[in-house]
Amino acid sequence: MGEAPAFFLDDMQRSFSNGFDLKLKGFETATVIGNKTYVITGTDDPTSTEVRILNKSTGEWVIPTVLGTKPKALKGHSCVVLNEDRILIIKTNSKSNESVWFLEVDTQFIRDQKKKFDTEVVAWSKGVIGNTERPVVISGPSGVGKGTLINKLMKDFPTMFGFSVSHTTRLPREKEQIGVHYHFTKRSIMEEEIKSGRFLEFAAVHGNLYGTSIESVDVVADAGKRCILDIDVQGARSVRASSLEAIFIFVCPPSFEELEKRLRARGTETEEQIQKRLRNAKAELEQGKSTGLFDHILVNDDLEACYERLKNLLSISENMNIAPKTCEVFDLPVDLSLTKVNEKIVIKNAEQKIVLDLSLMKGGAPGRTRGLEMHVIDPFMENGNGCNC
Ligand SMILES: Nc1ncnc2c1ncn2[C@@H]1O[C@H](COP(=O)(O)OP(=O)(O)OP(=O)(O)O)[C@@H](O)[C@H]1O
Ligand SMILES: Nc1nc2c(ncn2[C@@H]2O[C@H](COP(=O)(O)O)[C@@H](O)[C@H]2O)c(=O)[nH]1
Repeated sequence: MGEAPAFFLDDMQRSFSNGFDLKLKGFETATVIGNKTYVITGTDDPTSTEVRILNKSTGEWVIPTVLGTKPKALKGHSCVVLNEDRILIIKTNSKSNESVWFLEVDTQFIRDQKKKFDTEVVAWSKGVIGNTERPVVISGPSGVGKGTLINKLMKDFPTMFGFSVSHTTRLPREKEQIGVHYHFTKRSIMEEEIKSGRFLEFAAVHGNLYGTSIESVDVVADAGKRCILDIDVQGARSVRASSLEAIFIFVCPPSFEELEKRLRARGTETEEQIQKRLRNAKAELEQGKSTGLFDHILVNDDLEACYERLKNLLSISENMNIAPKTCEVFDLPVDLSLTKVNEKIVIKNAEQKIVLDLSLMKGGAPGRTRGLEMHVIDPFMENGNGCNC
C-alpha cells in the first residue's frame, strides 16, 4: 500500500525549507517525481489552471509548455504519482465524470514533444470512466465519397457517431458552414496553433493546411459518441502513431476514371484544383493500399453496397441507434484523501469511500485516458467486495 506522495502547503514548507522559494498560493498541490516538483495551481477561473516545475537539483523554477485540454475550475484537488511518468489528479467537490485528470510528465508522448519543443513539456489528459468505442479514421482520395459515406452514418446513427470538425486554411464552399464542416482559419493563425501543440495531427493537402485539433476529438468523446475523422493519408499516419487507437479505413474508387467523373460532377473545384487533386490521388491510392497503415479497404462502387460494407465492418445494424453512452454519475466529496493500492486508487473521506480502478487504463495524451472504472463502496458490503483497502 502506498500513500499519495503529494504535499499540501504545510508539507511543502516543511519539505523544502532549505532555501528554495516555495511560496504556494491557495488550491495548489506539489507532487515530487524524481528531482522535480510539479506545482499545480487551480482556481475558479477555467482558463487559469497552471503548472510550474521546481528542479530540486538546481533550485530553478521552469514554466513548461502545457499541451492538451486543461481541467476547468480545478480549485480543490488531490494528486498521486502513477508509474513515475504521470500525476493522477482528482478534483474534489465534483461530479465523478468530471473528476479524473492526468498530467503526463514523462510518458513517450511527452518525451517526443520535449524533443520538438526543446523545453519542459507536460500534457493534460482527461480520464474517461468506462469503455468507449474506438474512433474511426476514414481516408481516401478527394472525390471518392468519404464525406458522402460519413454523412449517411451521421444521419442514420446521430446518437452513436460524432464528426471531428477539422481546421483548414482553404476557403469555404458555397454550402459549407463554419464549425460544422470545418473550422475555417488563416494560415498564420493555424501555424501558430500547430506550434503551440493544439493539433492531434495536421498536414498540407492540395496546397492548404488541414488539421484535427485535440479539442475536436475530445468534444465528441465528451458527448459519449464514437468519433469519425475524415483525414488524408498523412494525417492517418500521424493518428496511427498517436494514443488514439482508432480503426483505419481507406476508401478507393472503382477506377481512376470514375474518381475523376465524381470530382468533376461535384462541381466544387476549379479545373486547376481538380488537376491537382487527381495528381495527388495517384500517390494517395498507392500509399493507402500498400503501407499496411489501414485496417480495411473499401471500394466505393455502388454507394448503398459500400455503405452496407462500412456498417458491417463497424459492427453496426439498424436497431443500434442507441442513446450516447453514459455511466452512473455521483458526487465526489469536498475533502478527500487518495491511497494507491496496486492498480486501484482509494478516494475517501470520513463518510465515503470510492474506488478508481486503473487496471484497464489506456490511451492518454494528447487524447483522453480511457478504460477507467469508478464505483462507490457500500459501507455495509465492504468486507465482501474484494477490495481490501
Ligand atoms: N458510390 C458513388 N457513386 C457515385 N457517386 C458518388 C458515390 N459516392 C459519392 N459520390 C459522389 O461523388 C462526389 C464526391 O463525393 P464526396 O464529396 O463525398 O467525396 P470526398 O471523398 O469526401 O471528397 P473530398 O476528400 O474532396 O472531401 C459527390 O458528388 C458524391 O455525391
Ligand atoms: N490530415 C488531414 N486531412 C484532412 C483533414 N480534414 C480534411 N482532410 C482531408 O483533406 C482532403 C481535402 O478535403 P476537402 O474538404 O478540401 O475536399 C480530404 O482528403 C480530406 O480527407 C484534417 O483535419 N487533417
